[in-house]
Amino acid sequence: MKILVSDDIAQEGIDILNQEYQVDVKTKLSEDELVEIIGSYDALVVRSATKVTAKIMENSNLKVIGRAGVGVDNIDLEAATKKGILVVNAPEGNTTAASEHTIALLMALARNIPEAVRSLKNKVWDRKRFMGIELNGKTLGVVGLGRIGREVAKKAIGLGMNILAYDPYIIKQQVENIDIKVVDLDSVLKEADFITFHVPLTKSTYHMVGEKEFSMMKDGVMLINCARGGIIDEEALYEALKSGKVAGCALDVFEKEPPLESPLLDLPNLIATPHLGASTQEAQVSVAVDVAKDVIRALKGEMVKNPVNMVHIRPEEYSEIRPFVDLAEKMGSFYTQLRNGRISEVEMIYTGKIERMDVKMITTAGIKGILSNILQTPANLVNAPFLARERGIKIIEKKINQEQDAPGVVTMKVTTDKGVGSVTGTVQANADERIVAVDEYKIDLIPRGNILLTFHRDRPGIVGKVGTLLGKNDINIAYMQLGRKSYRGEALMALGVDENLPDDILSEIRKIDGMENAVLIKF
Ligand SMILES: NC(=O)c1ccc[n+]([C@@H]2O[C@H](COP(=O)([O-])OP(=O)(O)OC[C@H]3O[C@@H](n4cnc5c(N)ncnc54)[C@H](O)[C@@H]3O)[C@@H](O)[C@H]2O)c1
Ligand SMILES: O=C(O)CC[C@@H](O)C(=O)O
Repeated sequence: MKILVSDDIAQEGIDILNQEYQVDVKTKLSEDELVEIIGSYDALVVRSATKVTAKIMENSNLKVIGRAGVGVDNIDLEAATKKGILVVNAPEGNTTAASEHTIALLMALARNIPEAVRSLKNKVWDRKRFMGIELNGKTLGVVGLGRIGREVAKKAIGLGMNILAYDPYIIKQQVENIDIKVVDLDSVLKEADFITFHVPLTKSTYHMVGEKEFSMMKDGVMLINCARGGIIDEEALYEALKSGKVAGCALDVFEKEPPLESPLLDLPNLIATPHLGASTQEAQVSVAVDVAKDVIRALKGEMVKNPVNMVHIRPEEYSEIRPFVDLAEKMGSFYTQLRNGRISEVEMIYTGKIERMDVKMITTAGIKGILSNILQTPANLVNAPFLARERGIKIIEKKINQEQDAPGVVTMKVTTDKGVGSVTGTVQANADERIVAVDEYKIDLIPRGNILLTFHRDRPGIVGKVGTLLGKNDINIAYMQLGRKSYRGEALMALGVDENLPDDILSEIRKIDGMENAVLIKF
């Protein structure tokens, strides 16, 4: 396995990667240069400088892209997901650094520090021009109450500020121990003396502050954006700073980085740093180490800690869920080897102890199993929901409440243009996977090796004829299971066979009188 590191990350992260795999560090590559070399790598590790485009991913064999930091707006997530490339990030390591930088910018704004420094270095002793304002008692608007927003709020409370915050997605418990008032965006805009932004750049946050929002703000408001360029409309900001409506603004991030052509840089009431929010030694070591560990986990097929485009399971739950993930994938594969038809819906029904867990990954594994037999594109836990959606397959998850310790049972009900069928499985002690029903037939199959399934009429002689045919062709039967709907009615037989079953023998089995269908399932 080979890993390409295409931005500067801390050596501590590279050392971790190097202990397991070959690592090449090649920075400042153009898109075309990356396209040219990416084919020989299994993993790519970036910070924010490398733009990981669909073109770069298109002909790559990448299994994972690691982002040493929080924001993944430099990675085309849709293209990665479509291609089944797992994206992981390191969201925790730079929270302190970014929140401290925000507070530094807040103070620099309030006390005119950059301009005062510049003036004195130009040998001018001007104390009148740089009269500041105090933070104590002022209102800070915090837009986005995630990791960094909350940390900024706590630090600002320590400075005696009152906090008004806006985050429509916040969970109450996350902020109940912080002395802040959560309000709507308009209230933040109208009432705050300072406003700081800590949201990701998304369709809903792009230009969330423009001409209209500036007009709602207090005269002389001060703004800080240490999150992402594009959240504040830079043209409107230029006008608001020029007119004095906004007395001062501190930007660490810009719509286009580096912003060397931006007229904003010429304004004296604009403070700017070159995307330094995460640039502390501590944060850089932390994010590089975190992302390196996750990239290795991904390459080894282990559960990662910080997936961006795949469902996340807490490590404590993963060991319990894992056997069901494997089982569901086999059930999906079992189903599409057994039946065909245009699938319109897959319903995953959970009962017993599994019902109390986060089953999203099990559902995704079931879909992966289903798609693995019908699509050219290899399905995995990253792209399976996307591929299913693309094919118009509706996925339903249902949990049925049962007594506390009933064994976990998963039923996969598949609707196609040819009807509805199902397969049911469970996991016994020691992670022993079993398929326990196909449609209404109760069976007990270990999903392993080759299994011959026959659908036939329950009548004397059929089982013997199949056995004789297999014996004549030197095919050993490992075990046999029988199920029937009624006496002499429709029946199912499952035979575990030790050898492969050639197509001509399968055709002969299908010709046996009373036989409706015979299918070889391979695991
Ligand atoms: N300047 C830097 O170097 C630097 C360093 C680290 C992080 N960042 C950036 O800081 C931002 C915050 O990072 P984080 O780690 O706190 O992320 P986070 O995911 O923990 O928090 C983001 C918060 O924004 C909220 N949010 C999303 N859409 C919103 C909307 N439309 N309106 C209001 N709130 C909304 C979410 O509910 C969430 O609580 C990100 O943009 C990240 O890329 C910048
Ligand atoms: O890599 C950096 O220095 C910036 C990282 C920061 O913007 C982030 O989103 O984590």
